Amino acid sequence: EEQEEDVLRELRLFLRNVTERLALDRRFKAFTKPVDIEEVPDYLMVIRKPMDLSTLLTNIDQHKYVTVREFMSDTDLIWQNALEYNPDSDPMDRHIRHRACALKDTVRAIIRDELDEDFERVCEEIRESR
Ligand SMILES: COC(=O)[C@H](Cc1ccco1)c1ccncc1
Repeated sequence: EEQEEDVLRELRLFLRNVTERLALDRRFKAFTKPVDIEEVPDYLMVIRKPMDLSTLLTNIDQHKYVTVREFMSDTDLIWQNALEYNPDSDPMDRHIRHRACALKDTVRAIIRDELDEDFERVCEEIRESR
C-alpha cells in the first residue's frame, strides 16, 4: 500500500546517495562504467555477471532493489569480478585488486554506519510479502 511505496522511495534515495558517493571517489573510477568489451574481448567468457556503478543507478531507478541486501549482492559483484578477472601479480592487477577491496570495505562501512536495521527489516518484510 502507500506506506510501502514510501518506504521503497526512501530506500531508493538512500541507495542512489550511496552509489553517487562511490562514483565520485577517484579510487573507484574503473568501476563507474561497464568494462569495455571491445577493449577486453574475453571479459564475458571469464565474468558471467558484469556489474558497475552506472548499472546500479539504472537498477535503482528501475525499482530492481526492494532491500539493501539485494543492492549489496550487486555491489559485491563489482569487486568480486575485479578480483577474479585481475588475479596476476603484475602491478596493474594488484592496483585494481587493492581498489576492489577498498570498494568492498567502503560499502560495508557506509551500510554499517548509515543503515538503520529496523528500516532494512521493514524492507525485508515487504520483500517477503510480494
Ligand atoms: C573493473 O575493471 C576491470 O576489471 C578492467 C579490466 C581490464 C583489463 C584491461 C582493460 O580493462 C580494468 C580496468 C582498469 N585497470 C585494471 C583492470
